[in-house]
Amino acid sequence: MSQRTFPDGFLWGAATAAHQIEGSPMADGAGPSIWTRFAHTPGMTLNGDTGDVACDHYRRWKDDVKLMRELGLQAYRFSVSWSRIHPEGTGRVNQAGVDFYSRLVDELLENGIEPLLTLYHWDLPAALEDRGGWLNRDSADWFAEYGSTMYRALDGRVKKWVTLNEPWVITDGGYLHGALAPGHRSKYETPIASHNLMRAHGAAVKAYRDIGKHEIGLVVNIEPKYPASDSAEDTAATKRAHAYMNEQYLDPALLGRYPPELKEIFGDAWPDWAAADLELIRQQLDFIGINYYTRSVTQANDSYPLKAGAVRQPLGTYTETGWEVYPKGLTDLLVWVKERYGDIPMYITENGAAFFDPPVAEGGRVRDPLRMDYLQKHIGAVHDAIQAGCDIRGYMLWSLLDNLEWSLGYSKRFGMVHVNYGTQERTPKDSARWYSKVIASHGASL
Ligand SMILES: OC[C@@H]1[C@@H](O)[C@H](O)[C@@H](O)c2[nH]c(CCc3ccccc3)c[n+]21
Repeated sequence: MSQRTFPDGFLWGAATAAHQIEGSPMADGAGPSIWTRFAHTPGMTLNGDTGDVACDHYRRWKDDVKLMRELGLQAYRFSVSWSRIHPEGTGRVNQAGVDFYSRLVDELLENGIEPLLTLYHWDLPAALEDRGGWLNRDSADWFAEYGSTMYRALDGRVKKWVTLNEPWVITDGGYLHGALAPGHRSKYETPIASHNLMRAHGAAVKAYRDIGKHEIGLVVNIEPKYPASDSAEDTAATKRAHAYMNEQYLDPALLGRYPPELKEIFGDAWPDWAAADLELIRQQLDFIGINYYTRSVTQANDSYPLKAGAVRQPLGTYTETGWEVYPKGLTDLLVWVKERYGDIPMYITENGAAFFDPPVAEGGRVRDPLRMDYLQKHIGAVHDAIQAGCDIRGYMLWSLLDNLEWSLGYSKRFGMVHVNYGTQERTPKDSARWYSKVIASHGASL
């Protein structure tokens, strides 16, 4: 591969999320989240795995920052657990919770690592779920209040904020198919939760403009949808799938409208939303975060309610989570974002893969060539998008550590650093050593 040069200031980092790495979910006055509740509900997660310990990051945070520095990370994307800050979701502030993240941010800055803070990465306070959660229109105010608490505490030191991580997964997983907390299965609830999540995003951005002085954005998981054939059915199915995942959140956030296909998909379950709601949702953003993992070759089927689904590619390479390795999809997707929404700055806020990693060998090596290959090709795809004119400001590898993969428990390892969950020992994999060189050469060694 010819030498690739990335823009000056391009930020190289890694990403995690609170519930997946911290453990100690109820420590120091924190309240339970819907994931504490969900994981402790029999049958909801593989092997009954919970976030009670995870990577014990709540206690090992200082050593983990030291590890990030040793790897040469320039940035670290993490999320704040809302119920550590507001144990009941609103009102009373648990200062010990704020202090944990304040100390983490100070340690990152002292080690020359820029924090990117995600306010919501799926762990709603259980107390708010008991008040209707994202089905309650008051959730926009709850979220703006929580965001304001964090802006006041950290905005001088945190300069890149994210409101929501992946509203599509929160609703498709948590309200339509029930695989994720809060485990609902309702075509009627799904659009309401989606809409309130986006109202909450808008309210939190509005609150930031009154308090914060830096940058705030939204993180979405999007994937390019390619028709399995040129039949009318597959073409229409691909259009539906594209609208449902890729346009459903970026269109209201950036264009102030929903794609028309959503009415077709949800039918009588799609409300006529008030114009004032769309005005709240559409707030000026400083960047968009893109979480990319795979593409979808899409065909018409009888799935509910989308009537579209992915077709496995016979010659494709697949990860442990069943996702096709398709780097060109990332380039295509970034160019699509630029063409549809204009020159908004973008970060790759997640990209990575779970492969079956061997155990830690003698001398502390973990050989993960498939992950290195995946990362090299996808970082190359980012560069191709930059060459095509996309304003991409950084790349956050998912993930720093092996961690709790939600309902799949600890069965999938996405980390560039291996975690022995019995001893909590961290061991950088070959991919971490490789990534360190990519960062040190600013991409030239790719
Ligand atoms: O699955 C790997 C990671 C999760 O560990 C992150 O918490 C989450 O932000 C995230 N999003 C995606 C892509 C969307 C997706 C998530 C879960 C299941 C299927 C697709 C992959 N990942």
